[in-house]
Amino acid sequence: MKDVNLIRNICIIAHIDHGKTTLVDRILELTKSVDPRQMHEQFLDQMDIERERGITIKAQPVKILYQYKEKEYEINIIDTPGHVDFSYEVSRSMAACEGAILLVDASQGVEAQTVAHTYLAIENDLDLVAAVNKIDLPNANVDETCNEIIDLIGIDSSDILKVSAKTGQGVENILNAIIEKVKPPKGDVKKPLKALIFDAKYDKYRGVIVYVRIFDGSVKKGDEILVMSTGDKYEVIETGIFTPLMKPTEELGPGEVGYIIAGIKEVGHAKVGDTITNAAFPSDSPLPGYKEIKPMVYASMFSGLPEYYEELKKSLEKLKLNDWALFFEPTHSPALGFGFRCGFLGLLHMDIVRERLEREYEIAVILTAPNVEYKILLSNGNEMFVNDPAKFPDEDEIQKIYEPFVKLSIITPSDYVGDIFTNLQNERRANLLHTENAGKNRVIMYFKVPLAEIITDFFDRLKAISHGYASMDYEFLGYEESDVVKISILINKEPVDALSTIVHKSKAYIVAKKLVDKLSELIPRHQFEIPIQAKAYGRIIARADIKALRKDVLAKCYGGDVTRKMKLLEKQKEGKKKLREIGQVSIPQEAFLAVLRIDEEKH
Ligand SMILES: Nc1nc2c(ncn2[C@@H]2O[C@H](COP(=O)(O)OP(=O)(O)OP(=O)(O)O)[C@@H](O)[C@H]2O)c(=O)[nH]1
Repeated sequence: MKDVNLIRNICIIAHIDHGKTTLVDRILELTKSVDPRQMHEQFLDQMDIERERGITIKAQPVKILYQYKEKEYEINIIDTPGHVDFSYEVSRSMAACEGAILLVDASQGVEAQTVAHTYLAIENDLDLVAAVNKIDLPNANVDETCNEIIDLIGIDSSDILKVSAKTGQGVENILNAIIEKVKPPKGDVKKPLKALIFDAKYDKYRGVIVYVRIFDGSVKKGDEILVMSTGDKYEVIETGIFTPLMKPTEELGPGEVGYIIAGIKEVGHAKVGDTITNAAFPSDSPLPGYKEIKPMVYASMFSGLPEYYEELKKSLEKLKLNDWALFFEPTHSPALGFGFRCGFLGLLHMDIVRERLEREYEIAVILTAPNVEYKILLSNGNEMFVNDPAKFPDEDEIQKIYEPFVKLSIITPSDYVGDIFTNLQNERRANLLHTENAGKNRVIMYFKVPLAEIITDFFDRLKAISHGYASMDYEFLGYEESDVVKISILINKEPVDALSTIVHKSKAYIVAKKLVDKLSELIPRHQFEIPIQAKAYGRIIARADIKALRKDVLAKCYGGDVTRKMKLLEKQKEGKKKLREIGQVSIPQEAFLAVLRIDEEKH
């Protein structure tokens, strides 16, 4: 078994696009860890979508061997995702390490997420190796970036490495610093097995491959293991390491990072953050920090046509094997037919699921407007959680409504502070908590804001306001009482659940008016006049009428503004034309997407 003093386990803290994957590529080359013929750019980003979007979604570890002062060290690098939706995975990757490389793009500076993750690393007692990347760029602002790092972690400027992951300049210094500055892991091979699950991947042929960091004890083929949060037991079929390709080993011991295959059927049975121990000699306590992760954003997904329902269901089931955070359950909407109510970690996660469905399973879906989960105190004293506007109880049954709040942090050049403040404070019910300087001419602003206000278009707005310079991160704070109200839509006096939406009181009238107007444009004329009404507070708050049909206008009724989302449905063409009959009114599916667009236009 490897001497723990010759092991270093590290992760990389970097904002999206700051060059983490490129750095790992260079390290693999430098240490000749990958056969040059197999080496291709962004070796670690294995999923197609990751490569195309250039973002890391799944953490992929790699073990390299490095000669330093006549000793051979084993360095395990855990490549972590940088996006806010996947923060929990980042925090678990950190728990598997003793050190972290803090990598900052010299042309961008320290971003909000980097700050959040750096503090997380400090909390986890990780030793930091700070590096400024992309020093080869003409617009690299190396000194400025160094100052921002000094502000962040208070280290000496001489301790900040300057590298170019692209050209390889300075990369060796990073490896040396890892050996010198990061402490080796501790662990006792005689103690019962304690292995932290920091990721899991589903493989068609082999079932779930669990990525682990061993803290105490050891694990080998034939051992019976126990997943501590569920109590489930499995027999180990194989253990191994990442080279980065998977390579079987006899066993895994203290300090090591590797994988276990044990006939686990889906990733949900071996969740990130959980502890694996030996079934015969179990550890008495799991590793700290495990928490059940709950989705933050919900939306319904429909296939458009009933024929595609089964296919959608099967595809979601397959996706779930590999995406432990994806939640879904069957739902039915009189308007859109059978579908699924889905829960996601955030909007990016939602987008990735949609895209994977389209790309890997070739199934286009209609997604309804995303919303958060509300907590409702009923008049009878009971409490319930509701994430589907259609399932909101009647107003007279509600005593109080609570909605989730987050602490939002934004790093921005000081020029945009005013506009960001105005947008958040005036339009999104946010409260500025405080501001701090984050280097020269840059400010970090902290807000308390309802999650619902930032899940639709906020990120895009922030980018627009700041010309792409501001970055954000958020953490969940808790539920607070709130004045939100459900707007129900009645078409020809019939309520249409799929069109209902939850909004804050201050926007109820505006949104209601926009909704009825939009629907009156999208729904074709009929032989009779159709009233479209928006109802809230037990009364009608907005109304528009569709006039009865004159003979010559039918032809114009379909077309409409075909959105990007509808274009994606090209494959299911028939579905596009299909109209739903509700209270004798035929409603095109486009109309159901109107809610989504109104939501985007709220601000
Ligand atoms: N000029 C220059 N470009 C770099 C350097 N390092 C990375 N890049 C480029 O920056 C872009 C982003 O790099 P990635 O390595 O994909 O970034 P990442 O941090 O892994 O991004 P995520 O996986 O999304 O977190 C790519 O186009 C790289 O070629 C560098 O040192 N110099």
